[in-house]
Amino acid sequence: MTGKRNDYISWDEYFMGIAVLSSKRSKDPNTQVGACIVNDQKIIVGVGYNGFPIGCDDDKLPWDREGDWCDTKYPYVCHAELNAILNSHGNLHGATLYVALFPCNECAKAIIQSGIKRVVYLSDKYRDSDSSKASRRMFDDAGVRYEHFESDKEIVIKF
Ligand SMILES: Nc1ccn([C@H]2C[C@H](O)[C@@H](COP(=O)(O)O)O2)c(=O)n1
Ligand SMILES: [Zn+2]
Repeated sequence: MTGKRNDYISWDEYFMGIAVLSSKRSKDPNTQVGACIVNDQKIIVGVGYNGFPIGCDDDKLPWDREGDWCDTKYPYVCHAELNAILNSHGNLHGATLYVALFPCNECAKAIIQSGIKRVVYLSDKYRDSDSSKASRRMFDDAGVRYEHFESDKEIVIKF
């Protein structure tokens, strides 16, 4: 056989694959989200997943979705996108964010302010929420492109 193989994964599949792999670190029992930021040189400059802040014991804080707000996970959890931005190094201007779930309005603000210009997302399961509507509105105003990830590939990792 001569020549290079041609069933290699695309850049988008590669970086979304890393976002999905990162989500496997999440301890959230309901929704696991991973994110991967890539600069214009196709270099990964930040990764993250949703979880509680450093030093906050994830066996002690609640993982509930309902009940008194302070007894749910929502006030405590750091979203994958925010963690990827906070973990990043170097300039994010013009960067692309790959994320397993469309960003909420709070992360949308951080994405815009950090200079990220393109968002590629896998799931949009909260598409009709006010938060998603606000994110789209801000992305449109700020000139951040967002696109649904499309692929027919299946990537299996077995250790
Ligand atoms: N774009 C997003 C949206 C949500 N998250 C995190 C926040 C929670 O840990 C979880 C959502 O929980 P659910 O309401 O679906 O039980 O996902 C994120 O990291 N990025
Ligand atoms: Zn968020």
